[in-house]
Amino acid sequence: MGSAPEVVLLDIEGTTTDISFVHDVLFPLSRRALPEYIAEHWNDDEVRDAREATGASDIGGLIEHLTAWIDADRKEPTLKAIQGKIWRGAFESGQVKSHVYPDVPVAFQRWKARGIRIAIFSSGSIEAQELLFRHSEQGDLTGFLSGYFDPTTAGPKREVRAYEAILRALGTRQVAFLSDVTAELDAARTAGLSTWQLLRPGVADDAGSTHPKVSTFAPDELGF
Ligand SMILES: CSCCC(=O)C(=O)COP(=O)(O)O
Ligand SMILES: [Mg+2]
Repeated sequence: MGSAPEVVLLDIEGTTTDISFVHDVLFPLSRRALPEYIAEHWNDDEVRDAREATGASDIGGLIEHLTAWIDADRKEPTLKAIQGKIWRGAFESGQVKSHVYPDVPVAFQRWKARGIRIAIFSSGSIEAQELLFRHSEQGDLTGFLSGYFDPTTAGPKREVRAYEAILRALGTRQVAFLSDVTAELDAARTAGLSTWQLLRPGVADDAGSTHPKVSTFAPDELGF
């Protein structure tokens, strides 16, 4: 049982949302749409940044490079920015609704009622994060969220400096971070955040992790 934090900071994939939704729905969607998107947006900022990051000089080379990154689940900010742009059309047209575990909106209401702020820290771009919570199977959840962070704005999720930057931006040190990934939780704990590790269904327990483990956001597990 933990005491109530001022802010709950949440990872997405494996924490609020089933990993399979990200890997089996969102990633294939971006993989399929990538060639047309790159060809049509060759001179846009996001594609220019990706050209620089990959060193690709032609359309085919860039598509090949970014496709390999998607297949390897590389959390490269330039790829994430392009994926966010691609997913916008799918979410806004109603083609896709995001998966969010049922205990998540229930916890959002409980935390909001207690004055606890809720923020997101994901490798997905801030644009993609906002889309995911606006177009969820459980309705528009963005009204519960007061901050979004990604590696472009904060730093890499496995580095302590990212959590230090987030603490500065939030203006408090009373922050609980919930994630499924031990390396992210280790970095957050070193920065001074309290940590909880999500063990969602079908995910193997990391025996080497020393973070308290929960299977849902229920108050009898988290204590807040
Ligand atoms: C709408 S965010 C899409 C998810 C994504 O692209 C991703 O890489 C998730 O990473 P996380 O840091 O949330 O595990
Ligand atoms: Mg995760």
